[in-house]
Amino acid sequence: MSSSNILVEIRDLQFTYPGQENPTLRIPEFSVVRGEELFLYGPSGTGKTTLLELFSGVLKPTSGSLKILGCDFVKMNDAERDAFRAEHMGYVFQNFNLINYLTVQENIELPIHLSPARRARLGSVDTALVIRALCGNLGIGDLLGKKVGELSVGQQQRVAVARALLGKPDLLLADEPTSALDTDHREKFLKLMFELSDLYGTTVVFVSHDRNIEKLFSRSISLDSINKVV
Ligand SMILES: Nc1ncnc2c1ncn2[C@@H]1O[C@H](COP(=O)(O)OP(=O)(O)OP(=O)(O)O)[C@@H](O)[C@H]1O
Repeated sequence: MSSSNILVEIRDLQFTYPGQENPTLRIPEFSVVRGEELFLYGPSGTGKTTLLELFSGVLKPTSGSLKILGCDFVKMNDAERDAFRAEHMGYVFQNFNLINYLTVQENIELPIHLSPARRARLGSVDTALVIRALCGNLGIGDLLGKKVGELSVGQQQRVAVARALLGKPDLLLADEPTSALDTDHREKFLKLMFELSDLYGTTVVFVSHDRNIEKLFSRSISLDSINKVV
């Protein structure tokens, strides 16, 4: 496999929360391949969210190396990691992190206000048109002017995905965003998300403890199999 196919590369990574004696994660080697839809599973409390927060640069490895798009996160300062995240990543969390008093349109626009580089990825196309097309694909095209606080959980989830994918990020990080949905809606939602991530060339890393959905992903791996803490 050529190294240009690798989007995320971990070597000898260790992460210990401040004040803790033992590391939560010790991963000798792990890669995420460009374009894959990776399902990472494990029981509650094993470090899935911690790993996503390392991928997003919210947390910094205690030691070792974590490269994304060839850039070593460990060597960046906080401002550089924040800028890199805003430009290259989208994320959907369990509680969606949407702002209830803003409209759907305003919530989706947030990442491009935070990152001029992300705005530039949209090119010369009018942002409102891009958002309308994206939301049309996600079946929420008629909700753009509504306040997010007035939407159902399933609708909010689609808004979170639209926000995460606006500007075609390289990496979409998802932390159990389907846990509130029934099986049918979960599968429909994931298929829709993959259609768009395929279209945009966005790599997906999705963590969950619910293995019922793993068959929908291009690769599935247990965190325990790569995390060597004892
Ligand atoms: N800020 C923190 N300080 C100290 N320990 C923490 C902190 N956040 C998480 N932990 C601990 O790190 C371990 C991994 O937590 P993490 O949230 O990454 O697990 P998880 O696999 O995502 O769990 P869940 O499936 O319940 O979301 C847990 O033992 C947790 O208690």
